[in-house]
Amino acid sequence: MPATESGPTKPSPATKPDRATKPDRATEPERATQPSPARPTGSTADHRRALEAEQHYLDLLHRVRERELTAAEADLDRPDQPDEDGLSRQAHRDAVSARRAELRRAEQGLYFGRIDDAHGSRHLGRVGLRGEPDDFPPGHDHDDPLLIDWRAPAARAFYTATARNAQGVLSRRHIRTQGRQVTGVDDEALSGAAAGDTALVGEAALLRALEQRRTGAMGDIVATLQAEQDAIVRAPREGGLVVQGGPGTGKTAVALHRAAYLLFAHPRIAERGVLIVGPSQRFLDYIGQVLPALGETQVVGLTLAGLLPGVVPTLTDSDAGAEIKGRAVWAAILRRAADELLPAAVPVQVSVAGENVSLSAGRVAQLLRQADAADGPATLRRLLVTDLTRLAVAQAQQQFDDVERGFEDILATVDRSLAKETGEQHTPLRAVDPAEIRQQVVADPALDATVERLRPAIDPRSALHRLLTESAFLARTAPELTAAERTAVARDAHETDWSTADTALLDELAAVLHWPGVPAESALRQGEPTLAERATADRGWAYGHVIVDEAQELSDLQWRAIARRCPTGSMTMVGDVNQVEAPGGHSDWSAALTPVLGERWSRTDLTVCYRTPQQVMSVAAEALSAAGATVAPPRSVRPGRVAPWQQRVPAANLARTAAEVLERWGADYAGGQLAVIAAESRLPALAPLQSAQVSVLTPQQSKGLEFDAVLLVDPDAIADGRRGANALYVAMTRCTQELGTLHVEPATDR
Ligand SMILES: Nc1ncnc2c1ncn2[C@@H]1O[C@H](COP(=O)(O)OP(=O)(O)OP(=O)(O)O)[C@@H](O)[C@H]1O
Repeated sequence: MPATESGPTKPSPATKPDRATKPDRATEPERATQPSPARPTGSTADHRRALEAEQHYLDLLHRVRERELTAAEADLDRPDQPDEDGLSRQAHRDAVSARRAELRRAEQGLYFGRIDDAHGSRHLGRVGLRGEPDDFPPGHDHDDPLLIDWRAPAARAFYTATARNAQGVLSRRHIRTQGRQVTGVDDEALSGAAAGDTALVGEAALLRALEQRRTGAMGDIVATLQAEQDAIVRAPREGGLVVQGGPGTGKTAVALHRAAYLLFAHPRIAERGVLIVGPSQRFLDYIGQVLPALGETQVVGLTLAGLLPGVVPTLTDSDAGAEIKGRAVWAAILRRAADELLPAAVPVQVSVAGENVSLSAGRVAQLLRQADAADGPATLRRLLVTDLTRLAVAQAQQQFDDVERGFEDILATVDRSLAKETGEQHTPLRAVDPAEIRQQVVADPALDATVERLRPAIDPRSALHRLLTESAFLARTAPELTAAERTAVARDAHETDWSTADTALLDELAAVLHWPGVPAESALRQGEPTLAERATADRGWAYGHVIVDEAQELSDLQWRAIARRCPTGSMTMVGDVNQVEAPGGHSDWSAALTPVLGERWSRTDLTVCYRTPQQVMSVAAEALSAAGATVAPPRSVRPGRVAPWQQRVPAANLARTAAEVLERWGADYAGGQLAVIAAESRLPALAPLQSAQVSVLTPQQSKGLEFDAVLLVDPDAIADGRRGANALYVAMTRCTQELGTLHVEPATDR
């Protein structure tokens, strides 16, 4: 059902139920107000009245926002009172200061949506706002929020109601604003409207958003989130959720909004933060503004290359080398290597009250096995303390019993004579005190020295260097690899740098060796570190939730590294098996995830492409099906204005022709973003075309990004590469408006 612009009604600010600013409000009292649905009528006068009404409402919201902001600032400026509890004052200050930041940020795009049902109106925005009694017109319920946070349960119908399933919603309005100015409204009648064949929510607003020029930075989509996307955003946090979706189906956008929702709805996730793993730093920069704009800061963005603090890879592996290094079998290989490098068990002895207490080498070997399976030295220390204390207590008890038995009579005589001399009752010999003995064991310096001797801190970098440079060591520990495979991963003895695939090996080895890690540079900064800084600096940080984008690209070993960062398994993984390119990547979700998550994951699919126009998508889909894709490409929602075009040019003219196309596009897409995508071998000739408006990229580098227009140069060279068809599909689906292709003209014989 197409939406129409405008709407005649006055917004009705009062909303009865408490669908306010927090999730998990189970009850929703009836709203008392009469409905004033935003009916689409289409006349200019109606449109003007609708704009005026929404402007009044926006003005009211800004007044309330500013009042709360002033109050928050006054609260923060207030000096602490002498009788105040310091800790609770600090907690209060933190909460007020977070709310102040949220209110400041909401200056832009404060209010964007409204739904009307039989009870009245609900207004949606980036933050929740409650009013004072004077803010409401007479007769309206003062307990209701003036503005509902988009993440609250009460906001849900805005994203999910359709003509087919109206959920009691009569109409939906999208409100467009610039700063504090309402610039337009898009209305949709849901009740009584014929259910068309589109399942789109707020179609006019959506299409308008999609037509915007690309800025080079991703924006949020809170105003136009679609029903199938909303279901993913609000899905339960438990276990893994893999979202399979073709190019432009909003996987990245949805994953980011899910992070914002989870941080809002689950304080325990917020306490540990959310990790977002993306394919490149450029991609992380591209998405970098979305979550701060949604008010979330407890988020860490990393590439696979940056997962291990202190390691910055600069080397590039051959495809064969990267594929071998990504195999799961390295978990066993590295375990064996660590066993060779770590000291063997020896007897352990400490002294308690002058008495020696010792554990046999066999017993120490058992404790080492337990400790290695847990967290290494810390667990080893705990286990040794428990064992040694138990032994020391038993020994002391034995001695005490012997003494008591042998000297009972003598002691009784001594006690009697002492009591006579001093008039005091003598304290009899004390029984064995296990707590005191434990204290002595814990305090014995020999204990720390023993732990350090048995489990020294071995730097995984030196361990891996040794393994990959000593062929006999590798042959001993890696019988699963052929001689040729071992040669493919061998390393030059003088090499000091690492590759991205090495990072996963180092991370596995760091886990096996329980290496504490090198803090990342950010952690060395002055001042109180933020949650993100603490998490980035700590190799063993357990995140509350992990999001993986372009998840099809991860190797088995990289999945293990990700799973270690999320012991609860609460993860969202978005990707497209049709776009797999990386050596060691997966074209089957089950093969990728079952080894690390077992049965604890489920899959959902996104089926609508919001980025790529229909004409471009059908050309891309043809290329993909020729390559034998396993998953159908998505259906595009936009007709597109320019048919994809192709041109043949001699190889020597490629760069010049590309420059001419870009010059034309510079005018056609003024203020937008353009890309030239070509195989690595073509990049040197095309690199001079790079500018503030033009990116020159390989298909791999273009992953996750989008541009107004894309010029594909020499697609045959892309198709010739490893997983060439997938790379071509990625490249062809990066544009929102136009796709041009320059083929190389075959050389003619003279
Ligand atoms: N509901 C929506 N409202 C407005 N824009 C949307 C919506 N869903 C997706 N988009 C836009 O569509 C474009 C593609 O989204 P996104 O990059 O998240 O897709 P993707 O599935 O991750 O694509 P790819 O697999 O190619 O990386 C983005 O510009 C995004 O903002």
